[in-house]
Amino acid sequence: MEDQSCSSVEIDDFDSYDHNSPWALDIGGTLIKLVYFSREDGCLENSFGNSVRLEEVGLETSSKNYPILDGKLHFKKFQTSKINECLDFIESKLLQGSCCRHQEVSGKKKLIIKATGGGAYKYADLFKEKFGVTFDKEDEMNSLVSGANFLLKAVPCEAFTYMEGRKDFVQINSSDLFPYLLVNIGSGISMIKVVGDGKFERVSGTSLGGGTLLGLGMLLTKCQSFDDLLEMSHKGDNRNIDMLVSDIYGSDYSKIGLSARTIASSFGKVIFDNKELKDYKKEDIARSLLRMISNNLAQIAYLIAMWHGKLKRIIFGGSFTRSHEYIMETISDGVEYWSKGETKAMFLRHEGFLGALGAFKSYEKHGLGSLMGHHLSEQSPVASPRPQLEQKSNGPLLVESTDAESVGCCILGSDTMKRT
Ligand SMILES: Nc1ncnc2c1ncn2[C@@H]1O[C@H](COP(=O)(O)OP(=O)(O)O)[C@@H](O)[C@H]1O
Ligand SMILES: CC(C)(COP(=O)(O)O)[C@@H](O)C(=O)NCCC(=O)O
Repeated sequence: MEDQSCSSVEIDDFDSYDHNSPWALDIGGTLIKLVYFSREDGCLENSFGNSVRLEEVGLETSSKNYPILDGKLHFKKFQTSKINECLDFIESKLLQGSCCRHQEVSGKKKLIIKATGGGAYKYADLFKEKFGVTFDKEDEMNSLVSGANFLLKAVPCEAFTYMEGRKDFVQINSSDLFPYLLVNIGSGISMIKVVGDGKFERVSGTSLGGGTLLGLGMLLTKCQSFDDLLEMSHKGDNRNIDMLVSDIYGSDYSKIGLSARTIASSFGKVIFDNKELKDYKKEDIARSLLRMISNNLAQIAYLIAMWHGKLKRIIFGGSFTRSHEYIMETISDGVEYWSKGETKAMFLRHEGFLGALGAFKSYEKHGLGSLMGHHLSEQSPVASPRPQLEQKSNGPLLVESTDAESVGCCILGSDTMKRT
């Protein structure tokens, strides 16, 4: 048992903590996702690293006498198996006085972090013992949906399709967003039919998810990490492992719509090879595994979307895709193939942070104010990705599109924060 007493952080002056520095954690089976807000006084950075006054982008520093807290929303990931790295990071921020918010509970000030995912339950005592931090738990499915809805409504250049090596951004009109199927590919996979804000049903799930790819990959290729596995898969050829229709028919089977190149049986070629694991190229195994898991989940997602009211939009979240082109391409091809071109897979730039963002958003319930942001990509002639508008949106665009590690944003104060 780890001795936590020597590394606990002393918090002498709760009032010195900025109660507007909210943090949220999503502690999953494989990864911990952290979203936190840092203030940047009076100005924020646009996509190109220039400082921009809030007034320049049409936002008053004080709107209707409510404060606007401008700054950045940061996104960080840690391995759940290396939770100490996450604890160290939080500790360093606590020491700087820039982590957590305090909340008055029965006359006492408590340090609170919003937390979701299984680890919000499993590790609650660890955080309490180490830092005196209390997890304010948010339901995982609710958080995923809230995070996805927020990104889809507020962040331009967030959703995109990926086909034939082309990424096309899609700006979905808020009034035309629902219903959609959210497929969260984490360690396992949850499929959620979303019909409105806070209105959803987890309609299905499968244990053949990201954890399966990584677990099998580690066993079969001895890769050390997910990145290793992806790297290997780039160089591999699954046809050395998978049995194709042409391997069985000698040609295509066009009568039932199967091309010669279609995988008839994942890993099926191995049966006749009479080889040992070491005789296969690990790159080929990685490629074959990646196709197997991605094809399978694309097919299940499509069937579930059809089963639950012919949902036209299937949006894939979770850290699995990691904007990895081959994964997205395979999922897109799967959805295209099974839907006979009627449905397109959609992906999100902040795909892994839906749960953490949703938990973060839930601070709004406690009067923190609304998370907003600024769309600053118009500021430079250097084009940031332009959304392919399904329908032009009229309202203010809310969140700056930048890299995936941080986005400029602001928190628009609520009644409880009203200036006098
Ligand atoms: N750096 C990484 N380390 C481990 N797995 C990763 C990494 N990046 C992406 N993945 C993939 O994403 C999955 C975890 O996705 P995530 O949405 O974070 O799920 P969870 O909430 O269960 O941790 C892993 O199982 C793996 O397939
Ligand atoms: C249990 C979970 C919700 C946990 O979420 P995760 O940490 O995998 O993101 C998820 O792994 C899941 O939905 N698994 C599939 C279980 C099933 O429906 O068979």
